[in-house]
Amino acid sequence: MDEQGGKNSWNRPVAIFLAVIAAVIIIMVAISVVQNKPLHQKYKYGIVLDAGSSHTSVFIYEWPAEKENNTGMVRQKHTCNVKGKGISSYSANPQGAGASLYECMEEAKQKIPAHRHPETPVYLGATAGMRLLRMEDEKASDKVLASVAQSLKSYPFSYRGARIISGQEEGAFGWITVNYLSENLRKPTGTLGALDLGGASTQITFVPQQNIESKDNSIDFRLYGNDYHLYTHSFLCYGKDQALKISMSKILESANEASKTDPIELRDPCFHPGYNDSKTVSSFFNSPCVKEAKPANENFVHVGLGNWSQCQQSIRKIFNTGNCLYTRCSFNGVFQPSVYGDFGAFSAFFFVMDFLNLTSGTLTTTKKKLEAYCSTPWDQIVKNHPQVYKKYLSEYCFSATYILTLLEDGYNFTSDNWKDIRFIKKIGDSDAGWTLGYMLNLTNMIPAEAPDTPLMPYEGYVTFIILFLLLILFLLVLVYFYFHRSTRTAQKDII
Ligand SMILES: Nc1nc2c(ncn2[C@@H]2O[C@H](COP(=O)(O)OP(=O)(O)OP(=O)(O)O)[C@@H](O)[C@H]2O)c(=O)[nH]1
Ligand SMILES: [Ca+2]
Repeated sequence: MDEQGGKNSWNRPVAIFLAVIAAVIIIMVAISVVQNKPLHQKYKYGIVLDAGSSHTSVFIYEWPAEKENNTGMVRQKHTCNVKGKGISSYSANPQGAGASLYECMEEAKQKIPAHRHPETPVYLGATAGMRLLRMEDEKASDKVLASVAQSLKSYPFSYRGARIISGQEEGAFGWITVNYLSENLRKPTGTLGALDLGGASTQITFVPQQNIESKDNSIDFRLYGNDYHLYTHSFLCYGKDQALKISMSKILESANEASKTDPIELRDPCFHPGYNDSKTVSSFFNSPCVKEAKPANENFVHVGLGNWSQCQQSIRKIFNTGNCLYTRCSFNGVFQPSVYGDFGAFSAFFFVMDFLNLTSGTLTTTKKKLEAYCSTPWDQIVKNHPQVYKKYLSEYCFSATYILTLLEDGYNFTSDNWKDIRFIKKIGDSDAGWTLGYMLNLTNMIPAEAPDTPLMPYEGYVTFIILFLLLILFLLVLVYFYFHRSTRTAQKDII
């Protein structure tokens, strides 16, 4: 009896004491885990309207309210394409430009919670279409901007301006977008160059290895504690719609000189054999990008020949590769260092190359496939793609040939570094384009210096606490068995 009683008198209080400690620890940990659970995630929002030459898109971005300075936190929540053409097409009816935004802005009101409306910034940036309109008729471009500004101010958001952005901004913010989304900005790994092809201009932006010889092409950023020295250039008139106008006006000019027929026949190697359509001269000679003399005849017949190599030769004529005053140039006397690193090629670079399944493969195979595509008869092309809008369909041969010529003869990409170009539409959920970079910059969401190390995420915190708890329980069990054994040894010694 004594022996049994002696053992209990040691073990029971120790066991009770350890159990109480364990219970207290478990309760404290449970309270801490519950208290640290993030409250219902609070989001903030921003709206950017991309008023491009061909159309306007509204982008809605969202980010967790308490993490706005961390990289990669902003994502695209929604996008809406404004019906109709770009705002520059409203030069004769400026009020129509503001009114055209109605449906997409109503949609934005639905997508963003009402209590966030007053603090949600809304920006409109207009690109090459408006740059051209400003060159032609500054008053008309002011009226169009005033109309979209008035429209945007009538919504419950925080209006932050409607302006024509420069080509340099367009290039640089496109670069920031792709590198922010790829989470390249806080890592020592390289950055991604940005290639943007619009309807009226095209941009190239990258971190070069060489010195930048012209200061117009140089732009510096300090982001998250790193300095970036970027090369950027925007070629006005070298978007794919303006390039087509220039190329056709050149062919038309020579056809006009050679032919006495009425209407003139424009025999175009960049359109499919069997393509035959009546068009008006005014629809091509209506842009400050077209410098050729306008033919007297108003109508012409556009006839396709489907000859890829002739098409490339005619496109080459719109690039002037002489007259370089620097150590090296892309074209038209513009300084450009050798392309360096990987590039993301987006907007029309992607639409066109993706449609033709040309987003992978070598430069040689890409040319071969395109040659076969261009020589395919027009009725066959229409039969293969009954759903596709005919205007887009008829232009893919020209557009892809233009893209190859711009990249190879213009920017000096070669068969060796062709593989470094990635044709992309989105990175994650967000479209590649200048709008996200523009908003991040204007809302100061990319700090110049690296923010402090972010707190451990909640999931990590819970895992850490559970491991800590298991360790404590394991130690308590060890302590218990240690006491249990030493009690028994002591009892044996007594016996
Ligand atoms: N095939 C095809 N073409 C498209 C599509 N969306 C736009 N495009 C055309 O591609 C060209 C470039 O489009 P965007 O990148 O939107 O050009 P933009 O922003 O209006 O023009 P910029 O002001 O020069 O940047 C235009 O000729 C458009 O008509 C598409 O889904 N498929
Ligand atoms: Ca664009």
